[in-house]
Formats: sequence, C-alpha cells, structure tokens
Amino acid sequence: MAKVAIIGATGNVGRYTALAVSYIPYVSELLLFGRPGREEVLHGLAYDLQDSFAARGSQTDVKFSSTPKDLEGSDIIIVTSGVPRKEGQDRIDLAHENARMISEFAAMVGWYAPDAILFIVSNPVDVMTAVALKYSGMKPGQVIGLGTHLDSMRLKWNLSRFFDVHVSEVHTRIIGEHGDSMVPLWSATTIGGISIQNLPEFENLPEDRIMDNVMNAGSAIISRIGATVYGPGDAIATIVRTILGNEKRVLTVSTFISSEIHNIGDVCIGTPALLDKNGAKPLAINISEHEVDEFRKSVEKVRGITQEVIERLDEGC
Ligand SMILES: NC(=O)c1ccc[n+]([C@@H]2O[C@H](COP(=O)([O-])OP(=O)(O)OC[C@H]3O[C@@H](n4cnc5c(N)ncnc54)[C@H](O)[C@@H]3O)[C@@H](O)[C@H]2O)c1
Ligand SMILES: O=C(O)C[C@H](O)C(=O)O
Repeated sequence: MAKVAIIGATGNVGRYTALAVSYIPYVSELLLFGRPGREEVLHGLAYDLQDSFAARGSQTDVKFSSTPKDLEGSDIIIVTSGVPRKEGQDRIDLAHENARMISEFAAMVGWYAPDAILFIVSNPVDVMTAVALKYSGMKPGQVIGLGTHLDSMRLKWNLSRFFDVHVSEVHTRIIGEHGDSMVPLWSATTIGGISIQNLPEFENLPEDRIMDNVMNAGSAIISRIGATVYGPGDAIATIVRTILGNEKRVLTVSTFISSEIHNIGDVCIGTPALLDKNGAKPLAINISEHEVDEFRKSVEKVRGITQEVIERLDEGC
C-alpha cells in the first residue's frame, strides 16, 4: 500500500487530484501538503475528503501538513503548486515565477523523500520538471512531469469523435513541449490497431482543426471557467496508478531524454516512456522525417528556456 503526497493541494488542480488519486486502490495514505499559513485550508480539505471516503466506504487515511519531515515515506509526491496562467498568457510566461518555488520544493523532496517518484504538474511543465530534476538531486527516471499526456488524451478524444469509434480504440500520442511546439505523431496513430494512414477517412481528416482544438484546449477552458481541473486531475491519477501498480504502460510524460529520439536530447520533454514502480524509462523510437524536424524545434525551444531559467536560479535572481 502506498503513501501519496500532494504539494499544492489547496489549488484547483491539487484539490481534484486528491480526490482522483484517492480512488486508486493502492493508495492507503494521502498527505495534503502546503506552505506554512495554509494549515486551516488544508485541514478543511482533509475533513471534506474524509466525508467523501466515509460516504464511499474507503479506508484511505487523509492527513495534512506544512512540515517537510511529514513527506518522509511517500511513494509519490505530486507538485501542483504554482501560479496558473490567466487568459491571454502563455504557459512559458510563468517560468521564472514558478521556478523558484519548484526548486525549493524539489530540494525538500530530495532531502526528505529521496526514494520517492517526484511528479511535476506546475507550468511550464517541461521546464519545471528540469528544475525539479536539478534541485532534487534525484535520478532522471524518478522525476517526471505531466508532459504531453493530457494533450495526447485530448487528441485521442478528438479522433474518436471524427472516426466515430470508442475512445479506447484510438491510440495516439503527442510528443514535445506541453505548449505551442507540441508534435502529434500521426505515424504512431492507430484506430482499432490499424494505422490511421491506411483508413479511407484519413484523407478527409481535418488535422489542422483538430490540432488547433488540442493546442487551445487549456486556454479555451481557462477563459470560460478560470482553470483546467478534471482533465489534468484524471490524467495525473492515471499516471500515479500506472506507477504504483507497476503496470509498465507506455505513457507520454515529461522526462529527461539524452538521445533516445533520433539522437535528440539533453532536455526534459514529453516523450513516450515506460512507467513502472521505479518511474519513467524513455523509449527509443523512430518517427517520420517531418516529425523529427518538428520535435527538434520543440526540444530547442524548451532547452533554451530551461537553460535561461536555471541560470537565473543559479544566480539567485
Ligand atoms: N501540466 C498541466 O497539464 C497542468 C494542468 C493544469 C494546471 N497546471 C499548472 O498547475 C499549477 C496550479 O494550477 P491551479 O489551477 O491549481 O492554480 P491555483 O492558483 O488554483 O493553485 C495554486 C496552488 O499553488 C500554491 N502556491 C501558489 N503560490 C505559491 C508559493 N509562492 N509557494 C508555495 N505554494 C504556492 C497555492 O497555495 C495553491 O495550492 C499552475 O502552474 C498551472 O499552470 C498544469
Ligand atoms: O492550459 C493551461 O494553462 C493548464 C494546463 O497546462 C492545461 O493544458 O490544461
């Protein structure tokens, strides 16, 4: 049985993530963690979750804390703390502001729970995953970000509607930045196990319109309700369940790649990775020439911003 901690549990994503994660059968303890001064809110949230557990007959223990030592013994620590973007902002605009708090939380996790899996959600998630990797001192496979898993799910949904098939019949993935330079892998997309390019409907597929929907999903939700909540929370819970259950599924998370995809790497970015109880192992894959070019651009963008953010942090700015 496992202990899962959520740093940033009082936020929009943190709250729903707590509920979604509590449905995973391997979770015996849920720790809601926040900064000092947030104890009353954390306490209220713990009470409310307890009521939910009572209502559904769950034995999961829910605790709250702002004391770093309480992170000890966690199997997974999810970080959802950070400033979210507002309408009109890009996720990248949050980089410098969120990097400082992520570096501090990562150092705390590296100290108190060095064997845990550290799972970053805060945006820009690829850059924050690299910051967390550096400042936690943990091994690359132990530090993951939500990456393009949610984007891949958004594409899956759009394709299931276009082909009019059950969503579980669609296998697809998006790699690269969780942002404007994301790359859909049409070469790795199948419907009912058949390559999408071999289906007659493929020639009418409105690729640009679908990718527009996927890329703008976050801002379309934020402009209407202020935050994305259920999509990220359930995407996070899938990844947590995969890791705790040692399920060895291949999901597209942000993780450090050295040269796995066509010799491109030295960055934390969304890439297909095998997930088990030890964390993420990026897969070496071959993709089409066009996809390689687009992925290289995405990597260069994310690597550049990551370097700038880490330099500023190292200078203490
Ligand atoms: N990767 C993804 O797909 C994805 C999806 C949704 C949200 N996010 C990101 O997750 C983060 C949280 O989003 P949200 O909608 O829950 O925001 P929110 O404002 O509702 O919650 C923010 C949380 O961070 C904490 N926090 C804020 N400033 C802090 C500081 N200086 N020190 C410590 N903790 C601090 C708050 O107390 C709160 O718990 C944002 O960065 C958002 O962009 C990422
Ligand atoms: O779009 C955002 O800023 C939130 C998140 O990254 C998302 O894609 O839902």
